[in-house]
Amino acid sequence: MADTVKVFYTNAGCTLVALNPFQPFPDLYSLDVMKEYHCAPQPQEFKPHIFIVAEEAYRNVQGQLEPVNQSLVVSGESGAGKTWTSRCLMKYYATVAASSSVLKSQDTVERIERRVLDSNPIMEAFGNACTLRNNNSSRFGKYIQLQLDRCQLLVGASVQTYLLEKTRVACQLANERNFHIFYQMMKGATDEQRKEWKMPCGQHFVWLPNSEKTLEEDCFLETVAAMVHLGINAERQRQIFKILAGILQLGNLNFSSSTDESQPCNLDEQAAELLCVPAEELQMCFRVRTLKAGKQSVLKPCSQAECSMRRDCLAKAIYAQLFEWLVTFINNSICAGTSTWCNFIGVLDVYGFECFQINNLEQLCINYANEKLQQHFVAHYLRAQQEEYVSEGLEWSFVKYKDNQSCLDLLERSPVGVFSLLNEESRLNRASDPKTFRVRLEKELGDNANISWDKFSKEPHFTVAHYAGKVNYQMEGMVEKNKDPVPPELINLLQKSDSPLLHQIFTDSETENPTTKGLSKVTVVSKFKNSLESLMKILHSTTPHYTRCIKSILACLLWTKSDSFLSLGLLFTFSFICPISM
Ligand SMILES: Nc1ncnc2c1ncn2[C@@H]1O[C@H](COP(=O)(O)OP(=O)(O)OP(=O)(O)O)[C@@H](O)[C@H]1O
Repeated sequence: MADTVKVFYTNAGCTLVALNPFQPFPDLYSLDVMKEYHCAPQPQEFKPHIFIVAEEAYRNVQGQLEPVNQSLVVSGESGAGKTWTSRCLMKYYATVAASSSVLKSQDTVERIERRVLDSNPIMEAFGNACTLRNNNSSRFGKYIQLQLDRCQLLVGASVQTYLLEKTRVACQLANERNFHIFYQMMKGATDEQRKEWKMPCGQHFVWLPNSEKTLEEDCFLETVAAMVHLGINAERQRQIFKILAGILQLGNLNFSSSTDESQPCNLDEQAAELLCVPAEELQMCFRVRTLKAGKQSVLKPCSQAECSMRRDCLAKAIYAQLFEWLVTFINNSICAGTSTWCNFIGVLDVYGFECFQINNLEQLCINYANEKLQQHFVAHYLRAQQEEYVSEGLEWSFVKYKDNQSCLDLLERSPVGVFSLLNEESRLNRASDPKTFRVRLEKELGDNANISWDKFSKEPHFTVAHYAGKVNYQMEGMVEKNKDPVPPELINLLQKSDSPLLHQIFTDSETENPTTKGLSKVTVVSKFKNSLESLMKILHSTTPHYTRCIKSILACLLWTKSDSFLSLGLLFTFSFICPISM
């Protein structure tokens, strides 16, 4: 095995630690290397490598030892290399478990294997964006099940996604960007497409900041080629891109005060045309609110701020539904029939702990997911330790570890936990007030050691003592985010759209889930908690393998100074104890 292997990987207990080298090392992941690991009688004897984890999971399936299904949990902070590692694992299985032809050349990865891999550029184009921490940051979590048949050949896959950061469509932080797909379109469109999408060269879009920056990820042709491979035909592609262009036009809309009649409506028309809805109705939806009073409807003009909020809401709703439609399409294209596959290897790529200057509902959900995964990891780690002691005939004594059950209770307990109280507040038929919510939380949870309040802070907030450290959550806007309301007028309008895709995605979501009629009754935390519970059920039923990605500059320095496993091991232990600071 190449000597460089040890530089980037080491083992720490039952976890593989992967250090992001921030530069390509093709020799480390070539087809020959894959073959070498796959064909080795004892791959564990090689130096640590992600392919050893991949191969071990694969052999577990071949061995049919319970639990036969496997999960590869890839964790780490933003930019640490989770997506890269997940892609690498998928490539490994698409190669060594190829059903089409076996390990002949790079071109052997075709048909279903090719399609499974092609889901990556599409999901990344629509779900990734350039952030301050990573040029290609996944703004959603994903669990990919690679489906294997009786002979352990890859016959399909399915993807489950979690919590897309849809706010990014209408609001990007300074020096960050919108989702890649918008830039890809703007940079890669042909003259004809530009005309159709009303996107002339040099046009400024408010929702496309930092478009002068050129990234490797701006490759439109690659996304289109992947769409073609997955069976998204030219007409569907046209519909998708027109909707996206319509979203960009929405971002350029400005609203003056409702008393001012001289509003520019040219832009409304462009957006309306691209979204295939009548321009006057689109305008009405932004500018007038329908209030129900018994059986009567009262029309109320919206303030300037309300108009902008409704515009943003429309853009976010469209993008989120489009993303969901894409994921369903991808699943239909790559999922094997239930009678075809019997086992799976799942790859979980989720966001790591987040602690920013300002944290809100998104960070609360993400950190809750990490608490759940931590609990799963600790349980697995202790079980593995216990088995090792027993197999060596040693007496098992309880090892002290940081129990995070009390923090989980604080968040998820019903009826008195943070999520339940947040949901209660969200269901009240009145505008949310962060101060009232804060008082309620303190009254109900004041004696819980895992939650606290900074008495000197003027902003309504609460602090949760997570296993990885304390995080301050701002309460301003939290209830509203949890409600995630989409005005019913907007949904009605989209259902009437002449765009077959827009019509379909909004009509389907209504029929599949009647509770979303107009206002979403299922709150964000309830939805997230449910999807996380399903994920945990799957994880509990599989044999887990943990990979922890790290990107610490400190680690790189240590490596260049002392080529020892110990330093990386120590570093991992440190990053495990305080993952936020790494
Ligand atoms: N093993 C590797 N070899 C070469 N480059 C790598 C490797 N791992 C990561 N990188 C580089 O680091 C960048 C960031 O990695 P990646 O996007 O996988 O991070 P992430 O943990 O998924 O971040 P996020 O949570 O923001 O999505 C990649 O775009 C790639 O350039």
